[in-house]
Amino acid sequence: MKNIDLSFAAEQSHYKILIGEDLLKQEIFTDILKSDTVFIVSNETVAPLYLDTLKQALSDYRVHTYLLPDGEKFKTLDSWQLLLHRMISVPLRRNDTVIALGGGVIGDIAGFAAATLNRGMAIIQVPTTLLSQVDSSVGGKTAVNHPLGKNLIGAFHQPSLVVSDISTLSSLPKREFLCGISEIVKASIIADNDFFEWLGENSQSILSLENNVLADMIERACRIKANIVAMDEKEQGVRSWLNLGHTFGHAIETCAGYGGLLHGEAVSIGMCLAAKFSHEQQYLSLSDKQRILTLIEQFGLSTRIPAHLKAADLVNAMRLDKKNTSEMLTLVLPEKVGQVMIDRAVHTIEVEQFLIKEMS
Ligand SMILES: NC(=O)c1ccc[n+]([C@@H]2O[C@H](COP(=O)([O-])OP(=O)(O)OC[C@H]3O[C@@H](n4cnc5c(N)ncnc54)[C@H](O)[C@@H]3O)[C@@H](O)[C@H]2O)c1
Ligand SMILES: O=C(O)C(=O)C[C@@H](O)[C@H](O)[C@H](O)COP(=O)(O)O
Ligand SMILES: [Zn+2]
Repeated sequence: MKNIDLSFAAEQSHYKILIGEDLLKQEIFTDILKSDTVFIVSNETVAPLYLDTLKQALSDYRVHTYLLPDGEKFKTLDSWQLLLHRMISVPLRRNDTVIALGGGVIGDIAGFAAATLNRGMAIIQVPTTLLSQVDSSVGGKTAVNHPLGKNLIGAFHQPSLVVSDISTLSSLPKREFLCGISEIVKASIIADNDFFEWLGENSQSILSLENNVLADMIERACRIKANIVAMDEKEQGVRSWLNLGHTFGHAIETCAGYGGLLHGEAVSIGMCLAAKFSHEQQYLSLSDKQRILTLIEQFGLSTRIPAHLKAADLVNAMRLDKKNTSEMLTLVLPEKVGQVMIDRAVHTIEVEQFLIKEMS
């Protein structure tokens, strides 16, 4: 299989996204490191699987490591602070490099630590989940959660390199793999009707982890994300498209308790809700609403809001969403497969009534 060498290029940042098999075994880091010291952040699940391989590729460097406990519930300010203490005690200097080895949780916390220590240090993202390979490792959003809202505390901090070794996906549980599919379906709905069709046609090969198909899929999703972020790195406009399904989804994650539902699961439920709401507002045709719901079901992704959640609580969580620019809610809504719009004037009461109906 060929290795894919994609570039992210925006006004202020520029980096490679390498996608391929057994990349962790190769010496691909040396050109990018600016000192003899690296600091690897990982977790207790991923480290036993891949840390030694990564360390071997860095055998000419001083390697420090810090392992976080596993899970979304540890994506907190406390974890960030403990991580910073460890980095300072090394001590890490500004020209040293942080490496995030793991899924989106590790990438987001390590990224936020790299953004803040010494007012900014280089970070290399080495994503090991499908979700992090197609979404969180690219684009520079870093954050931790607050009890009242997802990713409320964070910074934009682009990586200097992304290394997506698709061999790591062989150890990923199916439930986590499907979370990645959720963000991939999202990318196709936002920007690429042909890719959406391709996903439907190739679902069997994708679910049976055929490496060539996976590599093509990861590349296409990364290109969509990289193109959108390059137009609007700090989310002043079109980058919000990438939040399709997330206004509902983040509220579901917050109300369910972080980790009660996985991010990708909340996003697929959120996309179903966005499609249905958009159809009710007459932005989306019945047939495209149906196509979206059918692809989500075809992959066996989550579609229903957990029954114990309350519409009023979800709307309260949505009020804190970072996209809002007034008392009204901002929603990203599909207009057709391959195109979304941003509605900045959605009444909370309308959303609450919609959710009550959906949950009855
Ligand atoms: N920064 C962004 O742009 C962005 C984009 C999307 C999602 N996110 C964030 O990413 C997080 C979700 O990321 P995620 O889905 O990767 O979850 P995750 O980081 O929690 O990883 C999922 C699980 O898989 C395990 N794991 C990781 N790699 C593995 C491997 N190769 N084999 C076996 N197990 C492995 C992890 O330990 C964890 O238990 C959320 O916090 C979400 O908010 C951020
Ligand atoms: O990169 C983006 O922009 C996204 O919105 C990608 C999302 O999949 C991701 O979950 C992101 O972390 C959400 O950002 P937030 O600003 O809503 O916290
Ligand atoms: Zn997401």
